[in-house]
Amino acid sequence: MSEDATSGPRPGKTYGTYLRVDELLDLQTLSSDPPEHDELLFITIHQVYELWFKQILWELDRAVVLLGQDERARASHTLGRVRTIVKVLVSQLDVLETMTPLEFASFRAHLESGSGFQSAQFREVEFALGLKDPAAVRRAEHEAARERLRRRLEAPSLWDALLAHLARTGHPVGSTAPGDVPGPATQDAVEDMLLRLYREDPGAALLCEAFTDLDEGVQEWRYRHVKMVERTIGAKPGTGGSAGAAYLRTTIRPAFPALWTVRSRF
Ligand code: HEM
Ligand SMILES: N[C@@H](CC(=O)c1ccccc1NC=O)C(=O)O
Repeated sequence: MSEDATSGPRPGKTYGTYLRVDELLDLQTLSSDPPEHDELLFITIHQVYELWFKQILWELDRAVVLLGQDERARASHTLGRVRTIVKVLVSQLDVLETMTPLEFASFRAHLESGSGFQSAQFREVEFALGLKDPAAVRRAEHEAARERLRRRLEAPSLWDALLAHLARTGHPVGSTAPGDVPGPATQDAVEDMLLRLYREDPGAALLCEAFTDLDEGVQEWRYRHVKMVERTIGAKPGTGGSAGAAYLRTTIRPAFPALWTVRSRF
């Protein structure tokens, strides 16, 4: 090395200025005062989640572009990366589960009506996949978030991009009967297309398996979140105004249902 590591700071870009570490470490402000020891873990975990949500949205948008260019292998690769991030998100729950119900109760009141329910980026991820509930736009906490959700409500989802790519590459979704009014593809017609595709086009089938991997990963997260909620607050209602675990159980459903239902027909 030409530079002596002990010669003091060098001008220009450094670890801290490149990654903006000082700003990052300024963002963990506890609501409890005097500070409750366990609140820092709760904030850290959630902030890390939001950073990964940002990365997931970045990658999902890329996957839509790649599918639009019929770059099937690269789209699969990108979805594999998202799937791996989701695995990290699931395993992060282990850290939060080291918090006992009493430790959580020590600062829960400070959360007031705040809830994961209000995570705009989580809803954006759902919209990007194709799980679009227009009511989520109205519920977002501020206008910038509503605007982002409105944009994604109207933009083609990852699922739309898959169907368009498959249609261009020999797998159109046919109408169920002659004279059918054109409209969104019915689940039956999509299943028929997938059934043929899995038998006839192994390359396209692998892409569909990458979609299935991702969908399974998101459902794994939802399931583990429910278990964490049950062990932490039992059957109490949530701070967001829902029934809590009972509500969350109803959200464990696939984003790409046809990829699951078709399996009964092989
Ligand atoms: C001790 C830890 C946690 C508890 C007790 C908890 C509890 C809850 C409850 C009860 C709900 C239902 C909505 C409501 O508040 O009424 C909810 C929703 C939600 N939580 Fe958590 N949560 C915890 C950790 C997390 C973490 C680490 C994340 C990661 C971002 C998260 C993200 C979400 C999301 C996205 C929803 C909305 C789910 C949906 O509507 O499909 N939660 N949580
Ligand atoms: N909904 C949780 C509170 C909670 O977990 C939370 C509160 C504020 C910000 C994020 C949260 N995480 C997930 O819902 C509860 O009812 O205790």
